[in-house]
Amino acid sequence: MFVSRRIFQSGLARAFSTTASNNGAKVAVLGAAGGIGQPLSLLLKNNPLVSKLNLYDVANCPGVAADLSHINSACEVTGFSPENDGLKQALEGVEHVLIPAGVPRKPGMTRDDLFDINAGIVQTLATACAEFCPDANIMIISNPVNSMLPIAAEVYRNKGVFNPKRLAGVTTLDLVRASRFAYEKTGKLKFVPVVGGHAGTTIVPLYSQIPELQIGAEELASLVHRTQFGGDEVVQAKAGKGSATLSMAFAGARFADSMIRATNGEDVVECAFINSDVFAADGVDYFASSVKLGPKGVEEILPLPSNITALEVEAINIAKPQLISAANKGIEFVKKNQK
Ligand SMILES: NC(=O)C1=CN([C@@H]2O[C@H](COP(=O)(O)OP(=O)(O)OC[C@H]3O[C@@H](n4cnc5c(N)ncnc54)[C@H](O)[C@@H]3O)[C@@H](O)[C@H]2O)C=CC1
Ligand SMILES: O=C([O-])CC(=O)C(=O)O
Repeated sequence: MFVSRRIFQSGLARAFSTTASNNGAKVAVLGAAGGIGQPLSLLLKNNPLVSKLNLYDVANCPGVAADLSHINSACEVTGFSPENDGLKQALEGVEHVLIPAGVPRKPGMTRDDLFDINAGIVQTLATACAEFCPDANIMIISNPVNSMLPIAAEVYRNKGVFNPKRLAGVTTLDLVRASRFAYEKTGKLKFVPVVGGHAGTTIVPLYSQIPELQIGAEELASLVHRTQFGGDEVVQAKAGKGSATLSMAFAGARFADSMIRATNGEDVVECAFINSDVFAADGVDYFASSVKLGPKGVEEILPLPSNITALEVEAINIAKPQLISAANKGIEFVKKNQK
């Protein structure tokens, strides 16, 4: 009895103790009623730095919003549907937008197999963001991320509001996996940078940055493979019922929290898939690497660590042509489907 009251009181204290909750971050989630959208929205509702949470989905959003709105944290939750200009209303005045809208994989599919459906969804949502919250930080979760971020960038360019600091493809799940898989070997939870992109062999975990990880070449190769194909592991285990949702919600909530803390003036480093000049000389315009986040979004692209291994360099070289072709596919799509 005493214990449960204490827990209840500490929950309330956490929810109402922060003044930041009154003038905290205004966040929208597009695709909020989906497998990722629901737990992601739950985690955001429980983040004391978020004061307003606008949830938008083409289906079932009022129910999700009503459910979350009963949680006793200070954050105000509102649900929006396509009717009555719901997308516009969800976006006006927000500073951060997370986009997990779109179909997930089934066993036997690649992320690129989702392109035909998700490209149109992301184009529509990016168009609305460019119109109604052009200065917000946009975090794209929908797959294939390697093409979806270039689609959003192209939409913003066409609208004349492109700012590469404000658009990011969310690759945090790759970092979360790499960190967890390394922990299984070392017993230490570390930040493992993951560069390249977010599909198969475009995912390049830099395990060289974890000195505690003392393993042989074969074990390292299998660790890298597991990180690159972690998504497939979940898709197969779910056997037709979708892809990673809970770990993705965790990762998306972490990336959003990092972005919000950076907006509030903290120095935060994450990895993200962005419009980047790191390998522009090789024709790669979109590349994930470590970035410093700040009040203006992705404020600085950090150089690759100087001590990465020859195997990691080779893996990056394998990723490059795939990244070019995924980005071109997105850009071509927008050219053909101008709105
Ligand atoms: N970046 C990453 O690391 C990861 C990305 N994903 C991707 O995230 C996406 C979503 O996955 P799940 O949540 O599992 O799928 P889901 O099917 O459970 O949910 C998707 C939601 O999007 C909504 N939606 C569809 N069209 C929409 C539109 N035009 N506007 C607003 N909402 C719309 C649907 O109604 C649904 O509620 C997939 O493309 C998946 O591949 C999944 C895991 C990791
Ligand atoms: O594998 C998928 O389709 C979903 C995803 O991006 C991931 O889990 O990394």
